[in-house]
Amino acid sequence: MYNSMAPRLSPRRARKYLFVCTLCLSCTLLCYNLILRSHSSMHSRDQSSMNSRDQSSMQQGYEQLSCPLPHLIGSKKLLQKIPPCPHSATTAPPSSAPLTHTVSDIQGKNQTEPTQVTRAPSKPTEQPTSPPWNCTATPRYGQKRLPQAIIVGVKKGGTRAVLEFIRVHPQVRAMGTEPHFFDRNYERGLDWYRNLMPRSLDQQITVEKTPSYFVTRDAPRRIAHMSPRVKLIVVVRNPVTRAISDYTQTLSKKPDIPSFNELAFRNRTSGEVDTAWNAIRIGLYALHLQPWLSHFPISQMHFVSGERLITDPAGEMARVQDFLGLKRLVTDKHFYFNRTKGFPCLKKPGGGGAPRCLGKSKGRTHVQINPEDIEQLRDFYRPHNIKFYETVGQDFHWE
Ligand SMILES: Nc1ncnc2c1ncn2[C@@H]1O[C@H](COP(=O)(O)OS(=O)(=O)O)[C@@H](OP(=O)(O)O)[C@H]1O
Repeated sequence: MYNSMAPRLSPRRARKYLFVCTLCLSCTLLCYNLILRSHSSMHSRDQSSMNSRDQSSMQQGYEQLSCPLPHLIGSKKLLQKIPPCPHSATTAPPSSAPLTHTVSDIQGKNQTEPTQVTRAPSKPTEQPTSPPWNCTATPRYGQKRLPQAIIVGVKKGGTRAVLEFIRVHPQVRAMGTEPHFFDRNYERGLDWYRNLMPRSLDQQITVEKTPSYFVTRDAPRRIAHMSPRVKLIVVVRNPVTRAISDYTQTLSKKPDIPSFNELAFRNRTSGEVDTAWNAIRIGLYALHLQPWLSHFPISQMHFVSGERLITDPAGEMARVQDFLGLKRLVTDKHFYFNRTKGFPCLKKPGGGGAPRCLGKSKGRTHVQINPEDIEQLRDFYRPHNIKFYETVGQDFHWE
């Protein structure tokens, strides 16, 4: 009786109702899923910032970190390659604009000025050899700023060590790669450059290093145009050792290049030095310094001794911190001498863990050079070095 009174659905209509019901149910489930996911990711973000706060309070000298402390980052060696800090914004955005590239090293021989060639767009070069201890500091806060300090040179002087040591300071945010903005990428514009920088808080300073700036003719003017008050750091090293280091690096990439003395001397008998070879030319510090002094007062430049950086890293870094107007928080407590490496390395804050030394390309065994050639090069550089000491008011004792 009841069945006969009930409205009858045609099979087609029933299928239609079934389809609509299933669709509604799916939509409801999807919405729930989305809500739950966003809730859990917010929760995990809160969790990580809480961890960092707890750790920061435990670590003397790191009170200002709002992120996990270095020893929490992982057990990988500090100065070996690890994926870059995700918040450091060190990757270049894609661009179709052609770039100029400075031909250096062996290709620079017989050229008085570095040659400019057009090439495909490039990313900033050289991955940091270390994960910065404060690389996760202020990951989502602060803003990207143009650097207030730049390590402008010199190639093979010890620039990587200075950058890695100074970025231990909680008030320093550093770009790990070399942006090469003022030499190769200038036409990309300041916004491109700023965008590469890590975020920083108001009380932090942003630092980058590109050693080729020191020998780039246009770099001083361009940097002064960006900011006439920017602080400049130059890491200098005995130009003879620097040249051998430079040659050793080139040889490791191109084993077929001529010998060091074939490249260094125009005439072996007369001992005439080939200043067109970049490895030699970069060491003429007094010469390269002149254009900088047309744009910056010498007080705005700080010269780090590459030699003392190895024998007394804490002393050299104390002077760097003073120059940058920072409290001396990077001290001898941060360094230890690694006998296997033969260089000072960074201790992990809090102690323990794996050694944190610069990568294999820093502190390489140099190729053997004939002592007579070395003597001739010393004689060649002597007057240039003296001029450099007089200009900067510092004796680096490169004898
Ligand atoms: N702590 C520590 N560990 C390892 N290496 C150190 C350190 N401090 C200074 N140095 C010296 O840095 C030299 C490399 O200089 P740069 O970093 O300026 O090189 S580069 O221009 O960025 O390629 C590198 O040169 P080579 O010894 O010729 O490899 C080192 O002598």
